[in-house]
Amino acid sequence: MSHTSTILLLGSGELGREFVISAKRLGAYVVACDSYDDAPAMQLADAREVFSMLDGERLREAAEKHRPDYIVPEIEAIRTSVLAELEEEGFTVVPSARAAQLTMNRDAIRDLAANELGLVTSKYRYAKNLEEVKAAAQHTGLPCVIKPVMSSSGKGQSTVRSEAGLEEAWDYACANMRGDRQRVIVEQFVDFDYEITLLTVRHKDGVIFCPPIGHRQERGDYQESWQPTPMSDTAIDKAQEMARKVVDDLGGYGLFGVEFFVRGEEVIFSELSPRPHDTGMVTLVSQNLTEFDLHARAVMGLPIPGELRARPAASAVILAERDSASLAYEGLAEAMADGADIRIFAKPTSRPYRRMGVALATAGDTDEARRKARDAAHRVRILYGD
Ligand SMILES: Nc1ncnc2c1ncn2[C@@H]1O[C@H](COP(=O)(O)OP(=O)(O)OP(=O)(O)O)[C@@H](O)[C@H]1O
Ligand SMILES: NCC(=O)N[C@@H]1O[C@H](COP(=O)([O-])[O-])[C@@H](O)[C@H]1O
Ligand SMILES: [Mg+2]
Repeated sequence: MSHTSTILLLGSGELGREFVISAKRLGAYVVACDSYDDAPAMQLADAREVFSMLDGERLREAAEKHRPDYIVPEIEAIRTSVLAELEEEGFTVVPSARAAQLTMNRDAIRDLAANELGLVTSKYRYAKNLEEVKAAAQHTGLPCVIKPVMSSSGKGQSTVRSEAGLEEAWDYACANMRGDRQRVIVEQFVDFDYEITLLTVRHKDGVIFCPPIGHRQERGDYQESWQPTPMSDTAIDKAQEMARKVVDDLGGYGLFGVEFFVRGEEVIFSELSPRPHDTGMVTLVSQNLTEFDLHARAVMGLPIPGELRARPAASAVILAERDSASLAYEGLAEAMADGADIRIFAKPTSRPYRRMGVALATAGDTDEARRKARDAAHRVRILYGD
């Protein structure tokens, strides 16, 4: 069989699943990897490899076996030192091994953004034991947000409002951290007016931005997102300038999800993903080229349009309530009755709050789209067979 390129996808969740669709439309052969079998992206890919992305030996083996044109990380927790070696040896890591390395841990990207690039961030300090957590909270003031340096989707994250809560937050972070470093970031709590994801595409001819995406989070995890979200010219200019600085520094080609908090005209950099972003799933209905299409094009060196537009649209997540390894779904027809669309990720197991699907809707304005997407998400029922 002949393909346009071979892609080794590291992480095979819902974002990878949509990326596989976009890449395969452009003729790619995709090998999907994750730590468990039948992960969402594997179900659609040409081949699969099941191993922990933190297992450097297995990672190298997979690269040597498939000889991919592009190694595309889909999660943070990857043995990135091996990505750096592979890049040295001539493999292409997306967007770059340096980007994967610096964003895997919150401390590396925060230090780069705040210290080297001079971006505005919340006050922060790192800690590796309870004593240091207490000292860090003195520095940031209360409330503060405590997160493991290696985690995503809010895992191990909590907001602490009084000194008495610090110990519990430290224990919670330790119990939920990934990787091998017992280290947290303690951040000043930002009382923002709203927060955005600025999807930023770095491609062979330059850098371009999607209209900003607004989102709402609970427990550090996204619940709904909408696009476009209104921003003053001053605020959008500041966000774009900061996003450009950071993606140019990280280098390589691909789409980045750059997260900001906005308070008045003040724009505060939070973090970024050097790959499609969960809140960007709204682009599945809002943009002609979705964030996954844009990532695939940028990676493969294909043209990106000079302007990216979005029609008013929203996404709302469908979350599981409990653990199960036997799942079924009901209510899709009702959910789609008012024009919304549903994506089911077909994850083989559930756990409390695990994201199992997403509802998508367009409308005359984003408020109406949010209502439609939320209603649709509520109509999908997950059935637990065990
Ligand atoms: N310093 C802060 N002040 C106020 N809210 C915060 C702060 N840090 C995080 N949050 C809230 O928690 C959410 C998740 O935080 P963050 O993006 O750092 O975590 P994450 O685990 O990397 O999430 P994801 O992987 O989904 O992007 C933010 O979008 C925001 O709503
Ligand atoms: N905020 C990052 C994010 O949304 N990542 C997405 O979630 C998957 C893991 O889901 P799981 O924890 O249900 O396996 C990842 O593989 C990626 O698609
Ligand atoms: Mg985030």
